Order: sequence, then C-alpha cells, then structure tokens
Amino acid sequence: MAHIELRNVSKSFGANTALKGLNLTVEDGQFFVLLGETGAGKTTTLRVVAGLEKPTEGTVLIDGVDVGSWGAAERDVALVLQQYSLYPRYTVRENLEFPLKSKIRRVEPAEIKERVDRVARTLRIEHLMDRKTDRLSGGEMQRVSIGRAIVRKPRVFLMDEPLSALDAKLREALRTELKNLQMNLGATFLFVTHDQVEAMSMGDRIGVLDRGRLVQVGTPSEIYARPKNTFVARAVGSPPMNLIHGAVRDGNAVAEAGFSLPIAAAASQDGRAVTFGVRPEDIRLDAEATAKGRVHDVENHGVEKIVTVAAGDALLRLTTPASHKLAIDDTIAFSWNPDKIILFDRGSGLNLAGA
Ligand SMILES: Nc1ncnc2c1ncn2[C@@H]1O[C@H](COP(=O)(O)OP(=O)(O)OP(=O)(O)O)[C@@H](O)[C@H]1O
Repeated sequence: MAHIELRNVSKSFGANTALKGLNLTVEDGQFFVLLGETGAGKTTTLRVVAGLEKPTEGTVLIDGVDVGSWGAAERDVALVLQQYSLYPRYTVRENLEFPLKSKIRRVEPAEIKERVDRVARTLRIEHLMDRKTDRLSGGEMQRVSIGRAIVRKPRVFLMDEPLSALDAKLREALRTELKNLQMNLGATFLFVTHDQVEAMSMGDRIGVLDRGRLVQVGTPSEIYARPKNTFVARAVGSPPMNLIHGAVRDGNAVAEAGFSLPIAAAASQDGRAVTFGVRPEDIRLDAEATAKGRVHDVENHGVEKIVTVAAGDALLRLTTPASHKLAIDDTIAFSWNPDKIILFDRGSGLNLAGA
C-alpha cells in the first residue's frame, strides 16, 4: 500500500483552470474523500494521480517518490469509475482474471484462481462467477468492477464516484461494504464524490474542493463542527447548516429577519456584521422563547421531523421528534444552543473562530 502526496498541483486545459495549487496528503491505509460539486476538479485530481493527466505545475509523489515521469501502468494504481468498465461478453470470472493474465504480470494459473476466488468471496459474488457481465444488476456490476481493481493488489485505489449510478438502497449497502473492504485490506483509498453523506460516512478524512481549490481538510467531525467558511458549512450536513445574516449586540445575535437570541463568547465581535451558522439539531421549539416564527413546511423522516420555520424573511430548518404535532402555518417559538452558534465574517464568509 502507499502514501500519496500532491504538492502545489495545478492543471489547466487551455484557458480553463481545473486545479489551483492543490496540496494534499493521503496517508498509507487512509480512506480519503475529496468532496466537491460538479466541475470542482475531482476527476482531474484522480487522473493526475493515476498518470492519465500531466499537471501544468506541481509534483505528485507516491511513497515519497516523484512519479512525474512515470506512466499510468508504472504507478500501479487502480481506478474505479462510475461507469462499469467490464467486458460484457465475458463471464464474471473472466473479467476478474483479466488483469492478472497480462504478459507483464506473469501470474501462475494456480495463483490466479486463488486470488480471483478470494476476491469473489470478499465481495460475495461467488454465485455469479459463470454469468456474463451484461446479465448482472448495477450493484453486481459495480462489485465486479471493484473486484477487478482489488485482484491486482494495486498500491492505491482511486475511486471516481463508484456508487453514484446505483439506487439509494444499494448505494447505502455498498457504502458500508466498501468501507469494510478498505479497512480489511488496509488499503489507501482516494475516493471522490459530490455526495456529502458518502463523504461523511466513509471518509477518515475529507477534503472539500471548491472550483479547483482545496478549502478545508479534516475529519468528518471537524468539518461538520468547525467549517472553515460558509461554503464548507453548506457542503456538509443534511439538512444543511442554517446561515442567518445579522449582527452581534451585547452578546446577542440580532438577526435581520427580526429575532434576537443569545450567543456565547461573542463579546469581541460586538457590533460586527456577521452570518450566524447554526445546525438544525441545535435549534429547538421552545414555548418560552422570544423568537417567533411560522411553520412553513414539515418533512417526516421516521424518528424525527424536519421543520422549516419562516421567521421574518428567513427560512430556518430545525429537527424535532416525530411525535411533535405541527401543522403548516402554526405559530411557534424557538430557541437555540448558544454554545453552538458559529460566527462567519459577512463579507468573506470565513469562520471568525479561525477553524
Ligand atoms: N479534457 C478536458 N478539457 C478541457 N476541460 C476539461 C477537461 N477535463 C476537465 N475539464 C474542466 O476542468 C474542470 C474540472 O473538471 P473535473 O472533471 O475534474 O470536475 P469534477 O469535479 O470531476 O466534476 P463532475 O462531478 O461533474 O465529474 C471543469 O471545468 C471541466 O470542464
């Protein structure tokens, strides 16, 4: 397995800059998730590491060695894509054997069989081995694609949204499987996705990419609790963090939307125009509270409800137990946990606590 490092990597396609000064380290055995919207530069990053794209600037190191002059095959990385790249007229077994049968690798037939059987057991596709791959479901095909990557024992796994073509239920199941697999193999994964749930649930570390720049790198809980700016605050959490414009006055958050609630440790920001960030789970319905609103929308999610409250011209999301009876247009009062309020600079969007 291997350690990956990108040092000041930039990549331009003509006038279009896909990556800007990317510095990124993936430790040996780590599951690193690069999270970004469409066009953020996720695929380009993987292609640069794989050796399919040459950076315009900067260095890629694998295990401390500059691999700039190495071709894709020499780098010994496996790329798993969203679209399954299987041979449709061949069986699952033949697809799994294929990477080991190349003349360069010279793997003995007995070892090929053993490795393919082991991978089939790990991915629970033993019963599919003699089936042609065009007769498989999407989830089965993606398992075989992952199997094809594993069987080679590459130094690094690069995964480009491998689960995004699957339906929600299967995606959830494969998420857990892939994470378990990575831990069991002790493999180094660089996994890219636009799905924050995937990032939060699988990543040891997450890097948030915004238009070719890495905005923040941290553990899922660091990114969730201390987003560096409003972009990251919006990028993780479902429903997302509430962002409310206002100002700090005498230790209170005075929202432009017309309510005022206390906040902790804000004295030095007094009078400053800020954006308050508060997670839905840190706001609660509280009959005693002075902040008032109207129920705009209620979504039932089984154990809890997500309630959208209209307070002045702001819409706030909060969560409440499903047993709580609420109807659209009910007038409610709400309070929040003063210790959980994040202050962002109004202009730059930066977290004023300097996360
Ligand atoms: N071969 C290319 N030629 C020109 N522009 C390119 C090329 N490849 C990527 N780009 C541009 O670089 C930027 C980053 O693209 P990239 O595919 O890395 O984004 P992404 O985050 O993977 O997006 P998606 O989630 O849509 O796959 C985009 O603006 C894209 O149009």
